[in-house]
Amino acid sequence: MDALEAATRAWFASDVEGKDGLLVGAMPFDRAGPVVLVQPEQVEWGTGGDGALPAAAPSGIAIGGLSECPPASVYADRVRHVLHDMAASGGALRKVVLARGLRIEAGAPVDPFAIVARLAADESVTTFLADLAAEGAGGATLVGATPELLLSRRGRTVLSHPLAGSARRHAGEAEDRQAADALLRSEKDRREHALVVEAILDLLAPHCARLGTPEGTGLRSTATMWHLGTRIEGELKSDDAPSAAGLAALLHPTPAVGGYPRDAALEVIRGLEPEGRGYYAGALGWVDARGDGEWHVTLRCALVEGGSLMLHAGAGIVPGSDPDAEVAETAAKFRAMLQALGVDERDAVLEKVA
Ligand SMILES: C=C(O[C@H]1C=CC=C(C(=O)O)[C@@H]1O)C(=O)O
Repeated sequence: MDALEAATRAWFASDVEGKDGLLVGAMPFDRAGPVVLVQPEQVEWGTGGDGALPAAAPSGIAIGGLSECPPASVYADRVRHVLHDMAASGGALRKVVLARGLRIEAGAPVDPFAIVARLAADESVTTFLADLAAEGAGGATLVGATPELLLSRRGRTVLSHPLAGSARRHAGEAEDRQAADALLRSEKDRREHALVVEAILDLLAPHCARLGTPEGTGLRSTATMWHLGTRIEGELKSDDAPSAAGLAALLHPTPAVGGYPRDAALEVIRGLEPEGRGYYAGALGWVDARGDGEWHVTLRCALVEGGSLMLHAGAGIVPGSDPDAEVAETAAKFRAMLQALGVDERDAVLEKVA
């Protein structure tokens, strides 16, 4: 049994007061890293539009410094390195997701609640804010808005909605539509996407009486990006199947953030990203005593520590990927957070990276 599943089951089996409620948690990208699990004092169900978040957010932060970690040219070199590894593997290594960071120093402490309020303006994404200090995982807050559902379980029904394959959105309608159509037709992006769907189907299949992708692969949009997405629906064989947390831990990291085959890709990532990912490209969600729950992939997020913010974005590399296009794709994925920070798109700071 996975450690997250074991920890949550032990907690619900214990004598703790309020154990009939739910646990919320965050898994880092690295499975060996510390999982944060918290019993919330209060749970309110609703959507961002229900007024749960402050309606008014500040107009933007002053940026004192901005550094790419690593610089775009180094990231492009890493992409070339991966393409070389793939060729040398004779086709065995099929996908590696490479990420890069963007460090922003604001002149003053930044309020994560204000960021999440701005992110919530995009109703196509799930916003989150996690206090990582809770279990001694550092005095920082992870805040973001993810478009990707890793796993939800309600009773015996399971859902996953993996995304992979991306294009930047455009202000002009015709150009935006063109970008979406090109993504839908792109053989490289479909290949990159199919590996994620196959991996999730393979891992869920032993637990499911029924499993499929009834709608096939289609387009999924956020305010700033187009993605290829596939809704996966399944019916668990029994009530004793792993909980939502256990199934999320089983799937994580999918090839949407790791690669394929998983272990080989993770080894390449460890070698090429010595700076680590922390809770970016991990998973965040909740689970209750029945095993129901919902876990999302922690994308389009920033780690906020006082006035210092660390953003991450990644892109799937497959044979045929173009290093400069992957740099541009990761830059485009920073836009959601940069806009939430109030950095105007015409701002020179944003132009430099996105
Ligand atoms: C790894 C990220 O995105 C994933 C989700 C959607 C599309 C992706 C892609 O096209 O590479 C990534 O798999 C990220 O946003 O940092």
